[in-house]
Amino acid sequence: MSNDRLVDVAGKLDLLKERFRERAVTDVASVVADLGADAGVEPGREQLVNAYRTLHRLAGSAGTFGFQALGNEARSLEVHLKPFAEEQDASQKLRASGLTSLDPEFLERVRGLAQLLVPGESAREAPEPVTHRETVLSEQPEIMIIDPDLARAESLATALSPHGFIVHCRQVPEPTDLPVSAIIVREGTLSAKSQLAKNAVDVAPLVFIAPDDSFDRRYALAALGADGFASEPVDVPALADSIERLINERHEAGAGRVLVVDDDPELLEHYALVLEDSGLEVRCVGDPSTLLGALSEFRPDIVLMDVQMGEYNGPTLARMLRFDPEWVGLQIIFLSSDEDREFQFGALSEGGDDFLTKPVSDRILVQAAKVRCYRARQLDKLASRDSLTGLLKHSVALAEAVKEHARCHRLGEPSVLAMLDLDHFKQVNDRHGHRVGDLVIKGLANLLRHRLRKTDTIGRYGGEEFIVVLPDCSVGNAVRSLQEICHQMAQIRFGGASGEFSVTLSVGLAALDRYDSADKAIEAADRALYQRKAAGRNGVTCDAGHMEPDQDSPVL
Ligand SMILES: Nc1nc2c(ncn2[C@@H]2O[C@H](COP(=O)(O)OP(=O)(O)OP(=O)(O)O)[C@@H](O)[C@H]2O)c(=O)[nH]1
Repeated sequence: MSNDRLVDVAGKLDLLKERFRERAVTDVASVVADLGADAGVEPGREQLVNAYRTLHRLAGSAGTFGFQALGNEARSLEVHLKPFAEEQDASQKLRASGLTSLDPEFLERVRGLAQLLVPGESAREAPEPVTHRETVLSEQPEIMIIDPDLARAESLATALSPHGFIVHCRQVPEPTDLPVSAIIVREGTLSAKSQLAKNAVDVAPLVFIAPDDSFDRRYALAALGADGFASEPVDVPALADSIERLINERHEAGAGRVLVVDDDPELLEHYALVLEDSGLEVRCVGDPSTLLGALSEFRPDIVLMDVQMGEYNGPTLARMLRFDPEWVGLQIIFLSSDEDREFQFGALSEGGDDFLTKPVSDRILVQAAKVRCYRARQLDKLASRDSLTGLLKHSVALAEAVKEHARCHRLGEPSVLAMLDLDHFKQVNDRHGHRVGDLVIKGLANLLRHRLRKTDTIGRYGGEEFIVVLPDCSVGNAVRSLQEICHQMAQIRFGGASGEFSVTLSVGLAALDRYDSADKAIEAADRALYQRKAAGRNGVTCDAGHMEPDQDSPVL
């Protein structure tokens, strides 16, 4: 993270802390007044409830801004006051109880709150330092090979690049500004992963190449901090697939969309700053009545929700959200200063998933949010992604095609749909076995992910058939991109039972915006694919009926 950015975030957090302190001065004064601590006046029910609520809020927020002592004392006073605040005839109970709680000592402690408006030494527990050089999921990830034998490194780089990686080779670990997404290291080049820390590439996953595949070797490399492993002779497609998986995992572990619902403006802003600074996307909702709109618009992975928000109650809001099937699976985590287990179980049974007890330190907040976002994304992936390739499942890809068809028609933009099919794939399975066949399918999936834009839809349509939707793209550009992909696919060398082999790809393509429905465009692309197969495979064919005279020829 740059120094400027650090200073910026720290400066904003300091401003928020000052705003909190100013409000806390008023809050403490109002508690003193409500409880008649200065005037010696016996409080009525309304005053007791007000004082209880203010103490509850201070207990839940003061620690977050570094006023731990104030938060702890507010919590302790709040607990004393709770039975009276909850009683309907509170003031009578107070009288009947002989003022056991609001005795002079209690009131002295209430007056003493003002002295605690001094921040503690460790004002905030910082989250784990986040490097903003974190793994970049670019369309073409950059990886680095560190190998004292440069010729060997370059030969591996040549074999890996058709998989869609940009590969850099170095003989020794050295500082770099490259956005490296993964590092391949020859065993013996490093004695510990920490050696890379100096070189600003420490966050990238590390894959070691070792001379053999023994248990001891694997164990020793795991102890060095390896994230992945490959042994000689290197199975390049398997290595490419394992790098791909590590990059995706790393990317997903730090990503997520968090909706925070809290009616305390300083707390809300503080949470947002801390979470955003850790790389998460955040949307704040200060007024719970706007929650449904914010959910539909932002579509978060998780919701962090305060329990008491004026007239609104978090658990009831959670129950209300579950009315809608769309939000049934949404993770809702309550932020509450109430540590009472009974209360927490009750709130969870209303529709929440978990509790974070306030005050939440910045580090816990970030960790809790990231872990839960990761889980939520994994679950979502299970439902929508094909397990072999990680691409969209048939039905989800179709739904995306239908959506894009509506969009490009509405806006009058060009858009392309393509069907892709591996050539003679049955022979691959028959000659080299299903496991190798699977690697070929994964190889094509990874290549598509790297070579197409993030906004493109890529789905596994059937066994070795894929569907691709390219929004805002002319037929000519689509042909060029897909031809390049066919070319790269043919260059990938797979290791088979009887030596290395390569597999080619056929593509049929149709202009999505020229058809009445996505289904018709799919039929047209399928027809074009059939023509491509008949014309010799390995290349791209456009649906002839929709070529413009000056466009590329229909069969390529
Ligand atoms: N390894 C593996 N094979 C699969 C998978 N899904 C489908 N297949 C195989 O893909 C092959 C498809 O073969 P065909 O439809 O005859 O087509 P082809 O051999 O590719 O021939 P053309 O399409 O005409 O070039 C079949 O052998 C299927 O068993 C999968 O997930 N993994």
